[in-house]
Amino acid sequence: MSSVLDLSGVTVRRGTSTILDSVDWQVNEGERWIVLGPNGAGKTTLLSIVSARMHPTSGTATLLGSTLGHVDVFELRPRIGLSSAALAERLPGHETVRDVVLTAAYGVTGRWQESYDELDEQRAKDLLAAFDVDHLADRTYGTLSEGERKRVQIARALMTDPELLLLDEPAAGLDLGGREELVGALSELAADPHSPVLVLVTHHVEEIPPGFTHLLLLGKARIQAAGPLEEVLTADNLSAAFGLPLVVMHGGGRWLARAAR
Ligand SMILES: Nc1ncnc2c1ncn2[C@@H]1O[C@H](COP(=O)(O)OP(=O)(O)OP(=O)(O)O)[C@@H](O)[C@H]1O
Repeated sequence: MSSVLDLSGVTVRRGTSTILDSVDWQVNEGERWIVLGPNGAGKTTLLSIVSARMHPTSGTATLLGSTLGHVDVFELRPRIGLSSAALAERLPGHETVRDVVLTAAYGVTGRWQESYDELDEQRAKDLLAAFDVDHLADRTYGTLSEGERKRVQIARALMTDPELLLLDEPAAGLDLGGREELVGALSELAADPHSPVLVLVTHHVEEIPPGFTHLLLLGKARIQAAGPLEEVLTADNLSAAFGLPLVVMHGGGRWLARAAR
């Protein structure tokens, strides 16, 4: 099994703060990972490293076989799909939903003079259908609900047929119905053997879609535990990462956590 991500001793420092401290993490083909941790643990920073948008201060990060610092990141980035709130803010509200997905083929936001072939058009259509937003293809992106936007963002992140898909808090800001629809769509994505390797960042165990296989639990800047989901997602590990006594429940493929009393 080949390694998709291989982080060794990855440390990120800013001024006197250590934001990531000696992170060792290996992700292999076929795996679906959750990265879970409290606010400020370093999850977004970790995603910046594994999306080739930040270099570690020390340690080595090898992404899809290429080590940061020894590779042209502009060649690496199209192989890694990323969906995050920061990227979503750059999507023009007046663009049609179809073009929001299509323009990812050129790594741009906003259609201009690029020409797209029929295969691109078909792929954008198929991705919108896979996330149940194909009926919105002619609408402008700015008119969509938050839940619809999230699904369009993930379709866009898949447009380049990436080998690795990174999702930073995809359910943030969704109501219960929107969250459940998204969890269902991500569960289907996880079950599809043609899907890329998936890494989903969240604060909430309730947002873990069925079918995800592994968990990296991040405490303050450090890995609390990492490995197969059912082994790692224990009350002890979660309590240590979040700094309060918690109980964890599991049923029907879903997870629930609450304060221990
Ligand atoms: N450029 C920077 N300079 C100093 N501190 C930073 C910088 N960037 C991030 N931090 C700090 O690093 C810590 C980790 O930030 P990061 O955004 O990675 O955490 P996170 O786990 O994604 O948090 P959240 O769940 O709240 O989004 C935070 O305390 C943040 O304030």
